[in-house]
Amino acid sequence: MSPSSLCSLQASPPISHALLNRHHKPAHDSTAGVRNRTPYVVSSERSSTASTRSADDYHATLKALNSKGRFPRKSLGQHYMLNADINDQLAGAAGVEQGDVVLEIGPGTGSLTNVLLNSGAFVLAVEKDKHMAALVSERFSSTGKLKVLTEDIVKCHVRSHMSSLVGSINPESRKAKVVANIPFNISTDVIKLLLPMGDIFSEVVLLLQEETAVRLVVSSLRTPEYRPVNVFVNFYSDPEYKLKVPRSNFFPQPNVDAAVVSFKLKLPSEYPQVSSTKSFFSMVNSAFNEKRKMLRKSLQHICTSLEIEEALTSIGLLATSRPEELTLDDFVKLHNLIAKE
Ligand SMILES: C[S@@+](CC[C@H](N)C(=O)[O-])C[C@H]1O[C@@H](n2cnc3c(N)ncnc32)[C@H](O)[C@@H]1O
Repeated sequence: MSPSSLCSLQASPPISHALLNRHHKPAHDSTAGVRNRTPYVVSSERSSTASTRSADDYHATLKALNSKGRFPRKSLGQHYMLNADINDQLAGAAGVEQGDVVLEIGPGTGSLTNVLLNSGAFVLAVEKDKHMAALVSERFSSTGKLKVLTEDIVKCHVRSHMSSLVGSINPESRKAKVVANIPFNISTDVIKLLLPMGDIFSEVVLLLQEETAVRLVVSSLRTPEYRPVNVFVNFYSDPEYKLKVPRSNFFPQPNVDAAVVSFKLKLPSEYPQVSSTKSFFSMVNSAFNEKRKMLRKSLQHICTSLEIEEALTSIGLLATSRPEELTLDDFVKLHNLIAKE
């Protein structure tokens, strides 16, 4: 499916009237009365809409940041979402409902957290910036349904935090979900961390840089974009490109557009059968290391060229195949024929 054929959500600068008229008033929100130290100035044009704006629009985001004297930090990818419709779409893509346990990465000022809590979920939020962690904790302290960890998600023991939470919050073991607007620079790390957790999460819905979203989900065989990460994503999940999110929806505006992607995680029993995932992904990486090389050359460290040619032809492929010509299924079959334990 081409991303150009998919719908996109626009917020015409600064924010569309349709949005301003939404009256998205959260049930639990204690930021309304925060003191304004004004490192940012709210323009008169924007403030004229004050009576109709939604809770997490431009004004509320500035107010929340000002209350802690914070400026968005580029190094932490702090581009805050100003469009409540997109937060609704993120939660909707994961089917978040009453009783769910949701992992949110980087809650920031809490605009998405607000939507998740209002959907009835318990939220575990992992935020690297201690100031934002404090802000979001205070904002939703009255709900009793938010736990904030001031940690780097990449170094976080997600599995142990989630296992205790899913067990204690929902003993019927409904699986948890991930819904997050993450900094673009940690996308690959987050995907590598979370997709193999199909025993814990049923859905991972992320707002990613659009280019990354296309590369992960739409890249197909025989294209220069096809990479080991595509084999990885398809090994652990069924990915879907949901919608494009233009850069005008963020504050501060990034230099690139974004997109919502959902990864429906496979259960461990549904993963392709390989003797060892480590040796499987090591073979896939070696195959792509020298992409223009035929597999019978690039995989010679595993077995002889002749054995590789025989394996390829026995699964219906040309003996001269290159990595970009193999599907996930082809790689699995090839691995199972040539990998030595
Ligand atoms: C793109 S902003 C999104 C904020 C908020 N969720 C929103 O939609 O407005 C990314 C957030 O992730 C946080 N962050 C950055 N790096 C992180 C990391 N390694 N682990 C956890 N949080 C991180 C930032 O401090 C920031 O709050």
